[in-house]
Amino acid sequence: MEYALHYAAPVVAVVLILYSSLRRRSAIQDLAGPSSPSWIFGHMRQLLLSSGYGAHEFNWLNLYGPVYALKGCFGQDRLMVADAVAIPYILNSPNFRHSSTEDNTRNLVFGEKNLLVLKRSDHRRIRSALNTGFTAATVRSYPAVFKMVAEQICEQLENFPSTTTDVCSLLNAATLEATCQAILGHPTQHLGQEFVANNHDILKLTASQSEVHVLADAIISRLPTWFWRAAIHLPTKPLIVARKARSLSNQVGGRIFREKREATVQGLETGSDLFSRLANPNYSNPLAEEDLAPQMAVVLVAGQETTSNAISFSLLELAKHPDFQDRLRAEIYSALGNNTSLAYENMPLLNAFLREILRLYPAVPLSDRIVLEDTIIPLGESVISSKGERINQIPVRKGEIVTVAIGAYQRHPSRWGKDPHTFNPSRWLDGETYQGEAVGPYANLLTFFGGPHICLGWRFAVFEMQVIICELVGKFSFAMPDNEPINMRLMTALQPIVATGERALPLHVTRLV
Ligand code: HEM
Repeated sequence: MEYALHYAAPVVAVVLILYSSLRRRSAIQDLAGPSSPSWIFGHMRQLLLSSGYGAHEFNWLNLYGPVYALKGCFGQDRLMVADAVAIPYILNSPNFRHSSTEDNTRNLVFGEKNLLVLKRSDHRRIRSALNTGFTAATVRSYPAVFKMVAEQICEQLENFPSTTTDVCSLLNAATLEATCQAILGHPTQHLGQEFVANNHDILKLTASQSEVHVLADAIISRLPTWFWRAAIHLPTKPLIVARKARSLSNQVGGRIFREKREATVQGLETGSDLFSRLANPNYSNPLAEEDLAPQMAVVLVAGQETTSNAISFSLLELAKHPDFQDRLRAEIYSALGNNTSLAYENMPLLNAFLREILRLYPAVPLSDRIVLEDTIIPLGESVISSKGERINQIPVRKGEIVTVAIGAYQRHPSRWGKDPHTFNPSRWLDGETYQGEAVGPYANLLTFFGGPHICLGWRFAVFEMQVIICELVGKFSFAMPDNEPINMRLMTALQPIVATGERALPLHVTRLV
């Protein structure tokens, strides 16, 4: 045995040395970036777990520019990209896809036919059918729904006069209600108590982040898909909730589909909501039950927390800036005049405000992509490598991880002026923002991403925010609570948190008229 080892050890050593010298060095290693504080966590604790989101990341952006190298867990090389040319390239190129953890989680919760994970022609077919509920013309028909939901929020706020109210939970329920009414043509109640309770459980699960989660993600991302298929059967709390979500999504989506189809077959009035249209076999672009049912939960979940957090951050900034709140209220009253409805597109302050909120608080400020084929990422802005060379493009290798840093892109001084971290809606009115080639579907922002999976509901979200904010600000004033610092933290989405780390936004709310 000793004799064999004596000869084998040098052979193994030579093989390893040859392997590492023949293996091409990753171009990511040539980029500048902060030194890694830990082999186990790399920079992931600073990136994902700092008490205020961006505490380290926005500093790295200033130090290294919009493209730099980070370490992930267990020494993994990661490329951080906040460059305005590189991000759209990555989001649109078939050489990148969502990280396997993201796709696998979405499969677990929504099933394998959900829009978020479908690819190419399957994705295009379902997306183009669903899109009929989200065109500019269709979305313009939703104000009655949004107004009704806003009035429900107002009624609830009336019950908490001048006390400190957590607006997050009210808004979460409201945005779910808006999507249910507009897209399914039913109130949330119609989905059944079990679905609503499971929706709460999913929100609770996604409202936590810890070192254990970060490590678990790093390990799980290296596991094969067959492991995920087997994992769904494990009896742990998160998997039980995911399993239930998946089966409820199909059950409830399927039930609603069949109710609507049955009603059409019997010649009954079904309404003009998206599900009624797509379940109608005589419609120009109908979908079968197995295609439409899994999309119900995707659309509901995609539109719920994203929009409710954006409205929460809106109220937070209004509470922090009472002068701006007064000016916005004056614009609402003046636009309202003797009318009963508002022409939202003609309200400059309101729209500058929404843009500023969606710039500072993108729901998904970081999104990992895995490189499918060796490719070269073009840069809009050159960066200096660790060897002092100027670089205009970065070659990346199959299997490497690229993080699309939307939050940092939206705070990069070259696009947003000298005060990119400051809440300053006037930048949208003074022409201080970048006026060149458009990036993203709305206001040169990437909050709604880009590429084939660009947010389907962005017009819906913007209109919903316009209606709800005008209703709330017209009737109530919002002020900061005493001694309750509010921060933002990245859980699954960017959320407002209180000192205990819990998702909440306690505000003083006072009825005005
Ligand atoms: C401020 C509010 C919103 C934000 C910031 C937002 C953001 C996003 C982002 C970043 C994605 C891409 C996800 C990815 O590729 O990983 C996405 C996709 C999606 N969003 Fe939104 N969203 C918002 C509101 C809505 C609303 C109100 C709806 C529907 C009622 C909706 C429906 C969808 C759907 C269905 C997708 C999947 C599209 C696809 O995979 O083709 N979103 N959204």
